[in-house]
Amino acid sequence: MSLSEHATSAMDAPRDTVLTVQEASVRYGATTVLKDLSLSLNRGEFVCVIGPSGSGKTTLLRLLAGLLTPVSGSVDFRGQPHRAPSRDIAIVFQDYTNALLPWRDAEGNVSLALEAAGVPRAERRDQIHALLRTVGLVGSEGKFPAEMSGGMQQRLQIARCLAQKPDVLLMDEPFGALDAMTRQKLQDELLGIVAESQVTAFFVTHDLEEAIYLGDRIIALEPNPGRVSQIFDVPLPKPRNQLTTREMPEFLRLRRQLFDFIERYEQ
Ligand SMILES: Nc1ncnc2c1ncn2[C@@H]1O[C@H](COP(=O)(O)OP(=O)(O)OP(=O)(O)O)[C@@H](O)[C@H]1O
Repeated sequence: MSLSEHATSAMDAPRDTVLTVQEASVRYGATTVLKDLSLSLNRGEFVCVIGPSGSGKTTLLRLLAGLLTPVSGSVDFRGQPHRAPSRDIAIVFQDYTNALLPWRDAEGNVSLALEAAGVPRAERRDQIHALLRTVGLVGSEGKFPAEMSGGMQQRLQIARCLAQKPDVLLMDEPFGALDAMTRQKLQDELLGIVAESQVTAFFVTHDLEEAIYLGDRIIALEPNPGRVSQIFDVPLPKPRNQLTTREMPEFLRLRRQLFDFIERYEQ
């Protein structure tokens, strides 16, 4: 699908569209960081965002989170103007250390989100255990963040976000600080979670292969000012496999296209 067709579909707002950005511009002081950006995210879709440093990836995520207001254009969430953070949109940060409460164990960290949602105490325990099972943390319920590896802490942060039962999961380089093996394991777990929960995933990454492996679509931002340069559809079959998917001709073709795109900005 071409960029113009995507822009059109954002304007038409099909029924399963969860978040729609229309011609939005964002400024920090006198600097325009995002300009006339249009984008739509559909229910259950996995959208990755790539682009050179400073192209506005995090700013776009903050706009979708309702943490920023555009100076022009609009953002709609489930068909309504989106002007403030919502419990139905959860954010997973790269820096899991600061995202977790160090004085609460794994159970306690997940419980926090359930407490905030008003889930009665009697129901919390079962939900906490189900969430910890989903992210592969059975047996670590009583561990404190400082007693967990980076991968485990990031799993816990994801569990806490899932406890909100969000419609949208915004992720800002969530696996950037993890080693390669842990990263691949978490990529597969995340794909499983998104497929099962039908949450809409929006995933910022510097890792072009990660974007292809995870995404249904990849949005490439270009800088000065930040705007959508290209949208790549990823027609790779699911479930994906760390070995076979990465060897597919389509994967390699997209990899080449994304590297060619990013190389333009790396002189
Ligand atoms: N709070 C802020 N005040 C002023 N300028 C900002 C602020 N946050 C970001 N910027 C600027 O906005 C532009 C886009 O920043 P942003 O962090 O969204 O880019 P990015 O693509 O996520 O970058 P990176 O890949 O390096 O994380 C950059 O030029 C940055 O310097």
